[in-house]
Amino acid sequence: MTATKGLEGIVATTSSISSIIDGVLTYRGIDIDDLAVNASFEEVAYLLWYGKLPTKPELDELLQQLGEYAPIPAGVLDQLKLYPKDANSMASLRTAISSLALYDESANEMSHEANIHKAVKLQAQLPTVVAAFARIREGKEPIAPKTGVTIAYNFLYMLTGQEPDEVAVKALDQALVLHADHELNASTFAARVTVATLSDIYSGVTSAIGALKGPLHGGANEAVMVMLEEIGTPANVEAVISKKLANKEKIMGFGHRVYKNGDPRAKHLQKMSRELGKLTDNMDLYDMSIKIEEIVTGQKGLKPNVDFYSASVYTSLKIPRDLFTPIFAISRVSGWTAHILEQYENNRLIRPRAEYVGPVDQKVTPIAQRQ
Ligand SMILES: CC(=O)SCCNC(=O)CCNC(=O)[C@H](O)C(C)(C)COP(=O)(O)OP(=O)(O)OC[C@H]1O[C@@H](n2cnc3c(N)ncnc32)[C@H](O)[C@@H]1OP(=O)(O)O
Ligand SMILES: O=C([O-])CC(=O)C(=O)O
Repeated sequence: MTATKGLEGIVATTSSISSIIDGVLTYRGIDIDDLAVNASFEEVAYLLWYGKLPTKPELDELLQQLGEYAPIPAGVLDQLKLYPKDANSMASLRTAISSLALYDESANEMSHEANIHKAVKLQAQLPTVVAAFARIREGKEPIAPKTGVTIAYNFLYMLTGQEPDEVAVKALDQALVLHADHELNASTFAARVTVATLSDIYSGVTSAIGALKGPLHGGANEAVMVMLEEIGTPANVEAVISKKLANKEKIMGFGHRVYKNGDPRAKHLQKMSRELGKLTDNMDLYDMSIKIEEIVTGQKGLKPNVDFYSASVYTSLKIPRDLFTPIFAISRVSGWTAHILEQYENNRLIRPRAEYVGPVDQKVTPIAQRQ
């Protein structure tokens, strides 16, 4: 038995949800470039769960369900008020989503109908949890979700209490489409491993949030913003990035386990970053990002991934830095739950082996003689 570090190149499951073939990403066989410009996030979530794009009545029904399920239980809101004001946003989200299960009587029901209902409910409630957390820590009252609006609209509304403008809603909606699913990424794998024990969907999503939090995965979007803030202005890019590269530091938002010739999602976010920069009359973040890309791609051959330009996009939308990864979760919960449903449909316990490299033939030394 020989281990493959990080399971690189190991095909661990079959799936018919999303594919990455020759650098092209598809959801249910539809190119992400097509979906990014021609589908809303709700249409994409439906596509991931049900395997086809919704008809107009099906989409209307989903929007209605999402609105109906969006309020979160009072017990979860009360808990959010008890979290420390400086609590980590992803740790708070992980805890709150785990606690949603305590208020769902169907949490442990395992029929497909019960699980798809819970998938839609989790999708509806996750944005409400993130927005409530963001307001409560600032000493503000959470804002109840609206019905009859999209998730992008509702999230921005619940965050600020103001009707969001059309450009912001469209940008966030497109970002959600781009982040919705990505084959067997680390958080989706974590979700599938968890539910393959026949544990419940809330446990699967809680595991996934824990995995997404790390800076090598979803946490990279926040880390990109930390780097942009450290750089401060386009004139400083060359000095800061060259120093980081010379010190062999990783440049956040670059590189990918699967894409070696570039992440197809990054160009859409780059375009959005430029457009929002122009609209807000502040091109600094975009200009810095472009310069970083020139240097990192030029010197290391590494291309930006989905997390790189999303940092400047979300900042232009006036979203606080530590909500970037929770927003990733707002989108990816559609993919996680689709994978969880697929895992249940054709389940087998996921239990690989480890190559043992520790000592052998050891004996118990009496405690008094141990050093
Ligand atoms: C949504 C997402 O999860 S997208 C990924 C988000 N994560 C990031 O942006 C964090 C920065 N990037 C990385 O850490 C990596 O590129 C990963 C984790 C995404 C992929 O990792 P792996 O496939 O395991 O590549 P690994 O980390 O082994 O890197 C291979 C080589 O490229 C280098 N490298 C990879 N990414 C970077 C980077 N961002 N900056 C500098 N060097 C890098 C490594 O140092 C390593 O060099 P070495 O062979 O000289 O030691
Ligand atoms: O697939 C991966 O390894 C990471 C990624 O890009 C994603 O989850 O969107």
